[in-house]
Amino acid sequence: MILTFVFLTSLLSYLLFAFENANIHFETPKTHYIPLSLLIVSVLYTVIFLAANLQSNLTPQTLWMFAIIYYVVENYWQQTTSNGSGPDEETVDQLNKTLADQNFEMQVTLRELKEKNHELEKLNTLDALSGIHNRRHFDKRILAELRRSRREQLPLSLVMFDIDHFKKVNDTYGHLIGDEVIRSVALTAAETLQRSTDEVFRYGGEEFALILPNTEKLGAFALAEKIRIKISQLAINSEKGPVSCNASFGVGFTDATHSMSPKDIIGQADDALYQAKETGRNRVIIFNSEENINATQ
Ligand SMILES: Nc1nc2c(ncn2[C@@H]2O[C@H](COP(=O)(O)OP(=O)(O)OP(=O)(O)O)[C@@H](O)[C@H]2O)c(=O)[nH]1
Repeated sequence: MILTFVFLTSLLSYLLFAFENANIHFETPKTHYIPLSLLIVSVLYTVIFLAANLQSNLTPQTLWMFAIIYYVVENYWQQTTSNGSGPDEETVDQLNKTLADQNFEMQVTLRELKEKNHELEKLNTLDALSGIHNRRHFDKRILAELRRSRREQLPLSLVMFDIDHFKKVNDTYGHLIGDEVIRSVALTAAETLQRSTDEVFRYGGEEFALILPNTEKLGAFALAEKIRIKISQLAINSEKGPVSCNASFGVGFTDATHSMSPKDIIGQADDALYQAKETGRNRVIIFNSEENINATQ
């Protein structure tokens, strides 16, 4: 009879654990499955014992005495192993799940934040009107390219160019057409660049810059000349008829034999641009060089 009792209790506990593993959850925590089974079987046994007037060594009194002893020992054991204060297995499982969920949500938010940050950084480098890179980005790139030129002993050219008599365009056709001219000039320059390493920037107002890594001054001159001709062929639509424009260019450069700062090379290109304006506009001038080739109008 005792063996039958132990067998039934074990069977019931096993079934409760099996349900749990099959993902059928009960309100009762897992640690209470064995005591619960013991209680159920004990009650059933007592009812059957009394109802059927069974003759057995295992009387309900003995059974309940063992059950109480079991509860006391079990309780003591639980308290000792969990140090009397820690959360039970069920609570730990729940906490782990909540933590994993929150961690996942945090990862998603972090990824979205990174993407937004990347977009913002990209927007920060662009000029809102023309869509090409802005002055802030130019300042970073010229410094980086000068350092690279020196490190790798490669030439570097910087071209500064400025739309001629732009004030007159604004005054004659209005600022909206002026803006359109700036956009068209920027697009023309961007489309004419040949190497992926070449970059065009809006330096400010109606002034632009080209950074041309690994490019000798004559190469820079040839590219500037191409852009100059294309700009002079533009015809921007306006209510008062097509608007044409010209631009003047100055080329600064370094052959990397000695160190040059952004201020030095910008100064060179600016000087050459000033010469281009002074000597009639719509032309390309190389800084302080014997080969100053003046493009004619
Ligand atoms: N529409 C428009 N005009 C601008 C913008 N930025 C600067 N300008 C104008 O560009 C004009 C530049 O005039 P100036 O510096 O005298 O130069 P310029 O008339 O081109 O004369 P040169 O450079 O000597 O040939 C000014 O009238 C500015 O207001 C812009 O984003 N949009």
